[in-house]
Amino acid sequence: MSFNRADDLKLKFQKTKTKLRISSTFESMKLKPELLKGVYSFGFEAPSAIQSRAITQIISGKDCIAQAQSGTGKTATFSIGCLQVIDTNSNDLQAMILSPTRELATQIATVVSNLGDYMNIKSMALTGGKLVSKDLKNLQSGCNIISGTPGRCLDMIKRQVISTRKIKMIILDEADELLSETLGFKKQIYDIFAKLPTTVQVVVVSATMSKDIIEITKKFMSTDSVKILVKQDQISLEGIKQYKVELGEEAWKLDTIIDLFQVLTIQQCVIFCNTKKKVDWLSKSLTQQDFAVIAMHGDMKQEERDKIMNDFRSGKTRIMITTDVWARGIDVQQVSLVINYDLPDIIENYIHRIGRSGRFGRKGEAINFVTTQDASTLRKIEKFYSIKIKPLPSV
Ligand SMILES: Nc1ncnc2c1ncn2[C@@H]1O[C@H](COP(=O)(O)OP(=O)(O)OP(=O)(O)O)[C@@H](O)[C@H]1O
Repeated sequence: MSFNRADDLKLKFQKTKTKLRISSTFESMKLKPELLKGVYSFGFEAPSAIQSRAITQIISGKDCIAQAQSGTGKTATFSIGCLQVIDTNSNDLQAMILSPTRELATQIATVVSNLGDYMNIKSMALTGGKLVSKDLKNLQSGCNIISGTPGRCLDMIKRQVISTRKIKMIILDEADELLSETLGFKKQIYDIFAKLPTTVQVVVVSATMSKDIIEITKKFMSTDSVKILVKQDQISLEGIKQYKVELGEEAWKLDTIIDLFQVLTIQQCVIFCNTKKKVDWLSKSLTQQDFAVIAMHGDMKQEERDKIMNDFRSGKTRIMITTDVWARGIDVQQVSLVINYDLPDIIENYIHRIGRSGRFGRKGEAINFVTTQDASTLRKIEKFYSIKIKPLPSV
């Protein structure tokens, strides 16, 4: 494995109020033996920087804000923390993990179930786009941990299909997206909070965390919450090489991507467009040129989305064209290249998009198409993350 743990541990976090304990091994976290076995069976040998800082804080019961670069193991951080505090002798729902997309919620449910493989844990995904009747059936036998999207979880709470009385922990993954004003999740999240015990422990996680978002969290987090935050100029991972291709006009992008495909050797690649319409158009245009590409966006039926995800995860397909539905959290280790066919509208999503490559210390590359009109957006991105995006060397 190419993960450079030394580099990861060097990553700088902002100073915390009280000095944080850093656990350099999973053993030193005093995990339940069956959980520790699950961690090792999953292939983890040693904790990453965020894991060595945040897991024990979560276990201690404190409210936590945990920020760390993309692909550095935040999912396992909160999953291990959560699994450690669950009482598996009970059938009660004790933890709820919320995330913004169905695919991410499902992926997290799989991680929880794998890490908890030796624990007799009852966990499930609860997401939109699936039959409610199926959820009802699955919930009948009890569930300790739910990983879901806010809409479906709230719906199930309102129908009183799930009881929130015994929930001790709520985790907001991609919290800045869940709490943003532009997307529709914020109200649903507040409605869910209103149904939770007042003693609930809150864990908030993301690679990007603005001051505004931290301010919002004060509404539902304790005043002495632990904040593990990354310095703004450390958010962009050095292992992901970032390039730009300057094009005069939009119309040149298609030929440019075709040229790139002819010269680059790609393991797996994700291409981001800003609209569903453009995803469909680009996928059609590249298919007509005999490139084997697949496309995914929010207007597709869930069954179709599931099949596309499975094919991509298994490596059956190698080039994914998509929207920001894929920007956050999705973990496919073989993705070595991200192309921003369009620069993102939301500045935070730049870091999330390029973070689909270079997972856990692997090498990754990001290529940004920049039209004359986009020049100022690119400058904003560079300034925001203190980076310099170089022109792609001619290949
Ligand atoms: N301690 C570890 N040792 C080895 N691999 C690990 C470890 N922790 C996590 N990983 C692997 O690293 C990859 C990235 O982890 P994960 O998806 O949790 O990152 P993340 O920080 O949540 O990313 P994102 O910001 O994109 O949501 C996964 O494939 C995961 O299995």
